[in-house]
Amino acid sequence: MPKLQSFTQYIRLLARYLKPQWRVTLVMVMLMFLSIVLQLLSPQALRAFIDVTLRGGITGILVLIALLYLALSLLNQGVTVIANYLSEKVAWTATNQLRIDLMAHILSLDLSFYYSHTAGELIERIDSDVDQLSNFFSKVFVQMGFYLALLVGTLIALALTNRLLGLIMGCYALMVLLVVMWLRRPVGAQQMKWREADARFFGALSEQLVGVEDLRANGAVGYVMHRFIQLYNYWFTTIKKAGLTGARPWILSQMMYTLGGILGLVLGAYLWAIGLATPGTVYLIFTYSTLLTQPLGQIILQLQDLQQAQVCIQRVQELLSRVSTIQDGEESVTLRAAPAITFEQVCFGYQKNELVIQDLSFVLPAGRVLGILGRTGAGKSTIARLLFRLFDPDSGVIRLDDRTLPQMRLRDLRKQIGMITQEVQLFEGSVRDNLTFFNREIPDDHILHALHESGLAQWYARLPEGLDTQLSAGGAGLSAGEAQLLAFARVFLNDPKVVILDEASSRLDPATEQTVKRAMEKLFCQRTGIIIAHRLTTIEWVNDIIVLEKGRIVEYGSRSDLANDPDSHFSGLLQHTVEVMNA
Ligand SMILES: Nc1ncnc2c1ncn2[C@@H]1O[C@H](COP(=O)(O)OP(=O)(O)OP(=O)(O)O)[C@@H](O)[C@H]1O
Repeated sequence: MPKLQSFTQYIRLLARYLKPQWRVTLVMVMLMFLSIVLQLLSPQALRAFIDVTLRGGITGILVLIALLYLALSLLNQGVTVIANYLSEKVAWTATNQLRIDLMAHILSLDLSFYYSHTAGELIERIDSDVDQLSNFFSKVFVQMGFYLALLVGTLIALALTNRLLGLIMGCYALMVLLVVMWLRRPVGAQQMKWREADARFFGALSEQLVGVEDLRANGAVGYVMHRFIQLYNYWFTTIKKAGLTGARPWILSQMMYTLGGILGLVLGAYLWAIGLATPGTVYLIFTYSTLLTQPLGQIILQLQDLQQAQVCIQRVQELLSRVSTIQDGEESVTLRAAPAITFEQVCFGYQKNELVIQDLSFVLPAGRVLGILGRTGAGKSTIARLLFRLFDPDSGVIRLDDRTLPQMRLRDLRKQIGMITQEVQLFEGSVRDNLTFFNREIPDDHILHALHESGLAQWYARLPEGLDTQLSAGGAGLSAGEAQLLAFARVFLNDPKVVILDEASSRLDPATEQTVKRAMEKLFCQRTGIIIAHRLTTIEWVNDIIVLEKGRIVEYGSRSDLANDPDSHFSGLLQHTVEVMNA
């Protein structure tokens, strides 16, 4: 049985999502209980019909009873349809709100959370886990109450017919419930494994589908198929086990139904044989005995559902209880046009005791542009992530002008920093939506201006439907250069005060490279900027240079000073590039 603590969790969750629709929920509950009364009344009408017929009763009365039975049945059907409609409505509204809350919560978490969960796994948690809760929101407790009431009502109706009969059938119902509860015990653990296997399987699948281009290019399709079959086998075995364990209470309940029907028939026949029941009463006893199995079966099903819900609620609560390690700042800050950036003895590691940024200190004066160079893995992108507060440093301070980053509201901070990452995320939608992120308040002429500034005017002129032209998911159909320029256009539209460009390492043709360079110069004009460069040509015009090695600054100075110093790393790199080009 779910523990008391779980019950309070259930009630809190129910209250939170059902409160806004309490009126509909109340009507639904009332209709469900009305349907119990109707279900208990219908057999009484049939009993009267049989007994009046056997006594050679008057046709008029028989017709009246038949009409009454028909009316009760029709009314019951109508009430059931409306109650089911309302329960679906309640379930959808509650689960959709929960999905929205989960999505918003996940989006508020920091990057380390995303690094430890695949996209498929998160989809499973937002959608499938919540899906399993639909019955919980709309029915579990109401139906449990409803069927318990039907069970008690049927037992009372049987006891009113004959006390001994009521007692025997009561013992039978209690026995069924106890056995089913006992059988349900191992189901929870299996359900949890099922949900986890689901998340793992779909997580891996989504990862493999997203990386299809790389997988093909590297001839890894065979490996992927092997891994797919391995995961599939695990997934299938887990759900088979959970399914079989979960089916046990159901199999037992089927056996119990038959037993209940037989018991009712035998007892009815016995009461008739000793003259304590009319044929109509025998029919009534049989009908109530089978009617008894309906609430029993439904209670078993609802208990099973509650168990499934319990697993999903645990997973949902676990997700909701995660908090971002990045705490929002309290100051609403508007920075001056191009603020200075200061890193003061900053240390950071993604894992404990593995620093990727070590004692990093530099001051980038207002309006200057800094180029960061270094081997792959030197920690260049990590600097950008720290400045954008995707992570907080383990020690040290980062400032924009005189404000430390944690002082500032995250919203304000990120609004004032434009960040272009190596992989530009484009989604299925119009060019307009890809640039404005669905902000309808941005006028088209601003968007066109941003495209023009980014050097995409000619590209735009070729679009068949202008800003309404649809882009494919992931930017399929766009070149790497075009995708990067679209990212520039996004930044132009936001007009931030600081720009961070983590340059894509893919090669661009000379013409596109020139366009990118021109757009870049405009982008960094009158803004403080950081360019994480993979090509020396990208930083031909920057003011300052940092050369990074294993997270430490090995060289820092103005570009011209470093270029003119024959002993500097930077002039060595320039020399090397010239030699490569001449070779
Ligand atoms: N999410 C992460 N979890 C753990 N380690 C990470 C993570 N991201 C990066 N690293 C490690 O941190 C170090 C610095 O990574 P970073 O991405 O900053 O390097 P980089 O200089 O930008 O490299 P590149 O030029 O290839 O983009 C690398 O050793 C990398 O493996």
